[in-house]
Amino acid sequence: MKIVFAISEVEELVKTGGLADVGKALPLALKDAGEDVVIVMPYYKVLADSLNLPSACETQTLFTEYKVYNFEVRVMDWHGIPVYFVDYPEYFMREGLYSNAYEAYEDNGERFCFFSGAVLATLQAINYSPDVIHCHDWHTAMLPYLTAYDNTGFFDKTRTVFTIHNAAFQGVNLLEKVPFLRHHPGILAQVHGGYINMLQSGIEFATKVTTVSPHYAQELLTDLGSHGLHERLVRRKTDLSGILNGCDYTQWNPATDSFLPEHYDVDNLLPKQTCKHALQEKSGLPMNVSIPLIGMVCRLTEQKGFGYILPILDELVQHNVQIVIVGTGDPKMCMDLGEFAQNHPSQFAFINGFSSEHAHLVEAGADFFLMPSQFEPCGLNQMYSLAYGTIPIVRAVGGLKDTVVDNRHSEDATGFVFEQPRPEALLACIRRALLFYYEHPVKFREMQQRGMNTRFTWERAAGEYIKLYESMFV
Ligand SMILES: Nc1ncnc2c1ncn2[C@@H]1O[C@H](COP(=O)(O)OP(=O)(O)O[C@H]2O[C@H](CO)[C@@H](O)[C@H](O)[C@H]2O)[C@@H](O)[C@H]1O
Repeated sequence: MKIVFAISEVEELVKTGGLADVGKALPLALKDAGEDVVIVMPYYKVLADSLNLPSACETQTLFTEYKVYNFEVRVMDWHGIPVYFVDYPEYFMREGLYSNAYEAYEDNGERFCFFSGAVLATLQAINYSPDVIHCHDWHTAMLPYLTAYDNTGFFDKTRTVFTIHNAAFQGVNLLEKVPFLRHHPGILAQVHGGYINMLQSGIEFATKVTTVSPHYAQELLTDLGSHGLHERLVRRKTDLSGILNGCDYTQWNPATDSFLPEHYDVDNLLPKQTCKHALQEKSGLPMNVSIPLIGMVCRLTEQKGFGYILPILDELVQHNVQIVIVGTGDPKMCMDLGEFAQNHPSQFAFINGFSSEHAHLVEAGADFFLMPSQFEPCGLNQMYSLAYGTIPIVRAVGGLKDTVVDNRHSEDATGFVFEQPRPEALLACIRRALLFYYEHPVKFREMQQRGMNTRFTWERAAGEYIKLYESMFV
């Protein structure tokens, strides 16, 4: 099948979070399974500054009543997949992808609605008539709508899949602020109180709607879990499914990881201690291999559970434990974490930056990985942790529930899980984990090994997506 990935981030090219991990791994797995895949994404400043790509076709033009958009289409071959870039400097030659520091760009709705329209124009310009356009998150959520309203005949056979990676970001914009869509023939039916909700439109118009874990698919049918979108999702229930993300074991493998000072595997975990030393050194913590070390790498937002973490930090450091948090995001959280690190330099380190090297070192050097998320559509770091013998401490939500087995309930436990969305529940869970570390070193080692032997492959996920694509043509 001919499949187009319309996506905002692809790891190796540009990344701010987990969307990029999927943007790399899934197209590659689909290609390996024999599908014909093409990626279309914006030509962001970081790309324009580092790549000098040729045009794939003549300058393209899109018209609306308010504006004429002239843009270039750039192309590169990336691991055997053609990647087409929409080069429109007015919208994409900016320092951040979606924001300047932490302030979202006011015209994000317009930028990405234009991008979605430009995807369709690009496909026609390069004469690539897809079976499936696979859209991801709010950035490309208007594509199913735009495809349905396309009147060129070029996409008559095309089906659309819309994957929700995070229902909290919905792309809600005043229609007035989106000149690209203001006079689009069907747009008024999409407007409520003057606003369009891009995610809502994706849910309504896509042939199939997916999300990134089975459990999150169930949560999306509830008011709380869907961030208010449940009624729409319940209406599309028969077309909604959850396909668990995978772990890219070519990139996340402690036996080959080039960021690590020493390599290890399930049969020889000893060099993990060298990684722990390296992590402690790099984070400015005392180099002590016997003290349990809890790591965390994430965007700093409420989603990741800081509402549970911050209130318990004082009590947590009463224990013999070290904590390293690597992250960027909410300025207030950065300040709180930075202050706490200053006051507890021998136990708590906060690295305020986006660093793949540090992220890999945390996965390898920590004993536990913390992911007490408020909600978590899938989560990738808990899978990376399992692969590195680093025991996840997670809340029982979304994909975390699908991937980590709690030690209270099973001989096959791979981690520590808590349910209640409260700081005390997190604290009790961490205490349970620390006790286990100190009192059951043999069982702790067995739990690490069980995690390392667990496999969440992209090959499996790609197989499920292919079945879904095929189901749209029967
Ligand atoms: N400061 C930093 N330095 C280096 N690397 C950093 C970093 N901060 C984050 N990362 C990396 O970004 C990725 C984050 O992935 P997640 O799936 O955990 O979260 P995210 O919420 O962004 O993704 C959303 O989409 C994904 C993909 O579907 C879902 O799994 C998830 O639940 C959903 O919220 C990981 O590769 C992580 O290592």
